[in-house]
Amino acid sequence: MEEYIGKVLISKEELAKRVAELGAQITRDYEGKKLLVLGILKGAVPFMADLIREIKLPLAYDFMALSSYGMSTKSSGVVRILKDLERSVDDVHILVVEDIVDTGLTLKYLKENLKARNPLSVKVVTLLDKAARRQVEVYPDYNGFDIPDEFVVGYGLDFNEEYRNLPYVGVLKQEAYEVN
Ligand SMILES: O=P(O)(O)OC[C@H]1O[C@H](OP(=O)(O)OP(=O)(O)O)[C@H](O)[C@@H]1O
Ligand code: HPA
Ligand SMILES: [Mg+2]
Repeated sequence: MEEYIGKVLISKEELAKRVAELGAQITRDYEGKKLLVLGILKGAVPFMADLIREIKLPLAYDFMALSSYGMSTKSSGVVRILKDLERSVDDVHILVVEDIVDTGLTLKYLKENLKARNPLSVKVVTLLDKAARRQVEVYPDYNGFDIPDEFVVGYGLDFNEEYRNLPYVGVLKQEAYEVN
């Protein structure tokens, strides 16, 4: 698997350090608030698993699964809910956990959808922000790393469902696209 990684963009150690910092900041900001951490499947799973253990507060967590409509592209902006929340959210502060904000279309749809359910608040933490590709105005409230316009994999991020289990974030070599 790792023969296809061209370079490591963010090491395991850098990830752990930044996740701890984000957890500490979120702990300060949500003190005394009823918090629901909402992971977006599947990419956010490793980040969320590490992040929740750095949030030193009582919290609940749940997941949603979203899919862009159609086969090839997210850029339609049409997103379907494949798995929804298990309960109503009108008494909680929602913190959405994403692995990456790229075009922003997924997050824009999700924020509007969640706000319509009248939670106490909706904020977003993303591990990675690829702002150069943004198509709509949407900003994460907490961001782990700004990254350049390169396709990244690892720590939850996939190419054709693979590479999610790498412990770091890396960039694929050209050959990886040719064999898949
Ligand atoms: O800003 P955008 O251009 O909308 O892209 C970001 C979204 O794309 C990825 O999800 P994907 O649909 O690949 O699902 P996955 O998490 O299961 O890999 C990622 O996890 C974000 O949810
Ligand atoms: O760079 C990326 N890598 C993996 N999945 C993604 N989804 C949006 N951007 C990316
Ligand atoms: Mg994906």
